[in-house]
Amino acid sequence: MVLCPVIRKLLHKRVVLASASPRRQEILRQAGLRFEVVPSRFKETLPKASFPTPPAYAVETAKQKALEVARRMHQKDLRAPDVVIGADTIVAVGGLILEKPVDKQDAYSMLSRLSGKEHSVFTGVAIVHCCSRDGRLDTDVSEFYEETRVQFSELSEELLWEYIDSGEPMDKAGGYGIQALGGMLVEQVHGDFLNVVGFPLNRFCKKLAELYYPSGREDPRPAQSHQGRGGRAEDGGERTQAAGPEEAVSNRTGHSPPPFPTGLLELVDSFKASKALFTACKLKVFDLLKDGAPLKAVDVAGKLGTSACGTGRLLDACVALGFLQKTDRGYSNTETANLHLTSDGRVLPPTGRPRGMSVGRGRAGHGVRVCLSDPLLFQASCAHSEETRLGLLRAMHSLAKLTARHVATAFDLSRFASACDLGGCTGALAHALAREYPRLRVTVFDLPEVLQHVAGFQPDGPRTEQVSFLPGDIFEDSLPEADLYVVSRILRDWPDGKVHELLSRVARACKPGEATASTSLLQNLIFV
Ligand SMILES: Cc1cn([C@@H]2O[C@H](COP(=O)(O)OP(=O)(O)OP(=O)(O)O)[C@@H](O)[C@H]2O)c(=O)[nH]c1=O
Repeated sequence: MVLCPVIRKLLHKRVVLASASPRRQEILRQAGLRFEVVPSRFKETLPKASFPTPPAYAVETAKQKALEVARRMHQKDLRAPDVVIGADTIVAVGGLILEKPVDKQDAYSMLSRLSGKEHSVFTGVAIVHCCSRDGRLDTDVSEFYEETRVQFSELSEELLWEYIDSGEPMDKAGGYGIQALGGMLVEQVHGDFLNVVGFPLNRFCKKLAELYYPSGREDPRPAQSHQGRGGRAEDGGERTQAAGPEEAVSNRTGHSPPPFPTGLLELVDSFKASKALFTACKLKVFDLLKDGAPLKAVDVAGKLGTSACGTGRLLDACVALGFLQKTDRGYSNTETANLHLTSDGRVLPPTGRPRGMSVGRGRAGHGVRVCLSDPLLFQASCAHSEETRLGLLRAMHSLAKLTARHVATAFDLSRFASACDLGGCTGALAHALAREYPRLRVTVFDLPEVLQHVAGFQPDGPRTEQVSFLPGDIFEDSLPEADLYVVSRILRDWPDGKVHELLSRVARACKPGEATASTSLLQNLIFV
């Protein structure tokens, strides 16, 4: 989901994040940005004394990081990305700039300098729009910085060394990570927390809005004129544009371009994205990269028996989707992939073979159906193989596990003593309810052919006697007695008459004062 419309402006551009910082990658990914990661090789050795202020140093370093990547990519394939983002985070205290400590002693002197005091964290950001013309690279640099003030507690020697020995300080400016153990050292934060972590997302979105909607319009179409965006001339044969790439488009045509088909392109893109994901799952890419050292595309291809070129493209697609990360050492899983896309935790059923994306050595992959996870397919799938049915159950189980806790805590259900989860499948939501409400007894009511597989599905946390399973058909059999009926994911897509019939059955089973909890299609709404 893209919360900030301006992020959407970048969805159809080739965006590169010139940073190896996992925190920056995570922040931007969470914001819905799609990008490749190409860590910058720019050495962070600009002479600090030559800058009037610490943030001026951070901004220049961010800019040089981004430009190095833009130039390298342009030289490599004569096609620069559309946008390169660079960032640099520093800690400033008493006029001194602290970057990442070089060793434990350095971390010690940084942290003891910060102890009991307030310091500033500056992140400089450069957004470089690139354009290759006649073999030359044009760049247009927009830059800004954000300041956050952080107050540290007095730190004892013992705490300092314990923290340093945790290893956390070593890859972090100022020698601490506010988002992890380092949070314990912090008394107060004034300003944007994410700026301390490594990327000022809020200012970044505002900057994008300034660039893409210069007169404050919310119209997502290209602007007619960008004022005040002039970049500086770059050396080495580059020219900076006074206008962004979109402006060039509208200048060429001479009149307003037709509305940009954002929705259509998003649909097309999401289709491609699903194909890439299914293909990677089917090939067990995420299993291969789980918990191991990073692998190069050619090594992944060697292990999977696929072509190196196609595999490279597939892996890059997975990087852009946020399921893999790429560094000089190769590809590795992101946390999301480790949690949800390996065979043991997969939210996608393993059935079917993806069409449309082939990385095989021979002919393109053949068109076997890909089953999307949908509980309603279970009954239809009874006509299919046991493997198909189990695949669907697995998908339903994993999806339910993902959302169960959120559903269980969306409302205070503590007044209920018993609940019945109609069509509760493997009991993932039932167990989450039982965990949240220790006095609640939950009956999972579902088809016998579903319940016979329950033992093979582990809920999050231990099984509990609070949860029991009762085989039955919600349309045929009488519903078990309960104070609360949960109708989760089973109302979708049915004809009105069927939905009405089911809800009437539930209403008849309810005693006065009881309730029905219905989770929406996305399992994040619950009505009590
Ligand atoms: C204060 C603080 C910093 N950081 C990290 O410190 C690195 C700064 O170094 P950088 O030079 O800006 O970035 P890098 O990690 O070297 O990556 P790159 O962009 O490739 O230079 C970045 O990682 C930040 O997240 C945290 O994770 N938490 C914090 O509380």
